Amino acid sequence: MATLLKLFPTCTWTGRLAHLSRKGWAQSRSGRLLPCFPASQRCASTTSYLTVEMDDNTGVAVVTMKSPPVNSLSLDFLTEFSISIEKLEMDRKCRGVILTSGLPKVFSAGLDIMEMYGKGPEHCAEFWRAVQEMWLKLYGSNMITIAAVNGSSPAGGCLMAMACDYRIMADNPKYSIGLNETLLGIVAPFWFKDTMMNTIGFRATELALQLGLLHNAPNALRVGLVDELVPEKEVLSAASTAISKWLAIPDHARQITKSMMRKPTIDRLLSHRDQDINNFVSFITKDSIQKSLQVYMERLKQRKT
Ligand SMILES: CCCCCCCC/C=C\C/C=C/C(=O)SCCNC(=O)CCNC(=O)[C@H](O)C(C)(C)COP(=O)(O)OP(=O)(O)OC[C@H]1O[C@@H](n2cnc3c(N)ncnc32)[C@H](O)[C@@H]1OP(=O)(O)O
Repeated sequence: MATLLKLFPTCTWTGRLAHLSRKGWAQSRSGRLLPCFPASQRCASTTSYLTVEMDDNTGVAVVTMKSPPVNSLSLDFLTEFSISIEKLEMDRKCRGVILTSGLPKVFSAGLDIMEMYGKGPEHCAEFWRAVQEMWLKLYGSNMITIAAVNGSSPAGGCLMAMACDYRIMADNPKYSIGLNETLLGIVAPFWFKDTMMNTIGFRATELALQLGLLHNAPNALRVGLVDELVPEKEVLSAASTAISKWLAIPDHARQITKSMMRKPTIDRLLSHRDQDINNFVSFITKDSIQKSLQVYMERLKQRKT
């Protein structure tokens, strides 16, 4: 077992690991002893904010976000998230990802407002590059990506869900999803807008963005922001059922089709990436915008009292 932990320091093997005996080892061609797992092994790795559970049998990884209290997307969270998606992308066994939240009531509260409030230009630039990277990794992924939206998902949380191929939301009218940036006195960047337009069309996006609409679950389904509503307890199992349909499609055909649909939107950001960072930094560091963020945060905290 000690050797196993040395070989896979970041990996916790579940399933029948406890029963691994000497008989569970095989010798590689170079003579190294390697663990020999039964076909249905699951491997779970946990970072500070995420748990990634890979099922070698299905080729599906469940990525669970767990950054209390609300899975806000901080610089550290985004960095970890992009690294995890990159690792799965490079894992030939991984064909699909289900993205979900391990916290009650919230999928993700969107960008961490404290990363944009009272911070200098250098920090803001680094943060924005990490936001771009998260979206580029997810929207441009070759894997099948399913968002199991088991709670509210405003702004950056909605972007994350929209970047996936398919969205299943908990049928709870208390949960909402949408790009509500204007309510904070800020503006959804062009690639947030493009992602939404690609999902629900021009007119619905125009209304949603200007009004900062947060759709409750039934409205989100009606407008096409999510693809299915299911009872809250069934979100993850519905995501597994949905992904099995996608897995039945040959990867190369699905991937080329996905790229054909998404590449122009991705290329638009890639060719304006630095300019987008500069725009963000000069916008977010304006006194008037900082004041809007401060007022919004105060209101958020006052809701409790
Ligand atoms: C000319 C063009 C230039 C272009 C420039 C582009 C600029 C674009 C800039 C940015 C784009 C921004 C994208 C974003 O994602 S901004 C974030 C928007 N998010 C929200 O509005 C969500 C706010 N949160 C909520 O609505 C709720 O918290 C909730 C529904 C998610 C959960 O509700 P509940 O369970 O009741 O929890 P609380 O409200 O009590 O929150 C707990 C705790 O967490 C704090 N918090 C909540 N959300 C955030 C957040 N996004 N960032 C940081 N902190 C957050 C909240 O304040 C509470 O804190 P506490 O009082 O200290 O406990």
